[in-house]
Amino acid sequence: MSKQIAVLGAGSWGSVLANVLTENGHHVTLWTRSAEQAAEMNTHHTNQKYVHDFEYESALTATTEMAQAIAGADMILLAIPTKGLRQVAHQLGQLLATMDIKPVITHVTKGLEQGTYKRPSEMIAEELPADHYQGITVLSGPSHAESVALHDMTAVTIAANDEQLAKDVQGLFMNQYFRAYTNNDVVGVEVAAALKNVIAIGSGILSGLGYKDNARAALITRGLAEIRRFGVSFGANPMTFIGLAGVGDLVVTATSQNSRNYRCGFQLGQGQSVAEIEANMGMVIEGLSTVKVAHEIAEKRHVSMPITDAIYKVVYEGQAITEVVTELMGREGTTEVE
Ligand SMILES: NC(=O)C1=CN([C@@H]2O[C@H](COP(=O)(O)OP(=O)(O)OC[C@H]3O[C@@H](n4cnc5c(N)ncnc54)[C@H](OP(=O)(O)O)[C@@H]3O)[C@@H](O)[C@H]2O)C=CC1
Ligand SMILES: O=C(CO)COP(=O)(O)O
Repeated sequence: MSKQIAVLGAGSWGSVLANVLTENGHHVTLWTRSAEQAAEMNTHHTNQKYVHDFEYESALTATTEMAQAIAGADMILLAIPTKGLRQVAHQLGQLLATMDIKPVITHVTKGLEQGTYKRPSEMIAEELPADHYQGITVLSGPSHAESVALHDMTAVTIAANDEQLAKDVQGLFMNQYFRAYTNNDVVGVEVAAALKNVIAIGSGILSGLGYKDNARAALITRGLAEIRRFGVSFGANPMTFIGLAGVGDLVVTATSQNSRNYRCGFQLGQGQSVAEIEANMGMVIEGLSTVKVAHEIAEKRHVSMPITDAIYKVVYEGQAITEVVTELMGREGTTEVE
């Protein structure tokens, strides 16, 4: 059945997911803070700043008025990077409190909040009035926007504490090229989503330095081990980390030129500075801030995360990459399976 959906955030992922939902026959309104971007979408059905040379469904409309976007919404999809999420959720919360709707909230944010160490669903829950939405679901997994736009076969996870809510959202997204599974481990899915970006930066660094397949496979495997350790320390289900939100997303992000985090790492490995890379990317590189949060949390909770710590030293302490790699490989021998 056709639903009314608002997508908040018209970057690469928000705009492409809005297109998937429109293709699936839903009435979708995309909210952006940029009047030019809204006009471009409504007139030319393009979003050149974020997704080049792609024509969106003509039925997809955009607006800069959030109240207009969410009017009558059955689902509101938040597609905002971690840094802006609380602000947008706050704005949404104020509107929801005055409107006669009770939508499902879904988010796709892959990060952890600086300072508070909160996961995206926790930030959203803090900003929305409790009785004005049905619940929060998380869409995650190996899914580059550029590939989804081209209808590459894609499988994602929809996580929620409430199984029926996850099933409802699953039904909105499923089609011939986009397959969604449900998962009740919100903590595991959000932790995996945030931390894979850090390991993807590490994978890019190794490629930028000229390391090959063995190095990448070792980094991905040991990176997954520390992501799992981190997640399990928060009560996550270890099985989540061998699923789509875990190993699936880690593989796609740590091996693809489509990944902003991998590309950032590659350029670091080639000698560029973080400031230069961020200035040229024009899109969010979530792993750069997540590495700081993850490093701080791991230190407080005594979770061993040698790869994350190494990337932290490169990004925040300016330590020479080659020195960091030598330190990582020179650690005392240990067992693989804990
Ligand atoms: N791109 C992808 O393939 C995937 C991305 N994700 C995750 O989805 C989230 C969004 O990423 P993505 O779409 O790629 O990011 P982009 O950098 O492509 O776009 C970010 C969007 O968020 C908007 N935005 C940022 N801050 C604010 C704010 N304070 N208020 C209003 N709008 C804001 C930007 O608006 P403006 O243009 O005005 O700055 C822009 O529309 C990230 O957490 C990312 O990790 C998850 C899976 C796949
Ligand atoms: O999360 C993603 C793919 O699943 C996107 O990764 P990047 O942000 O590194 O491009």
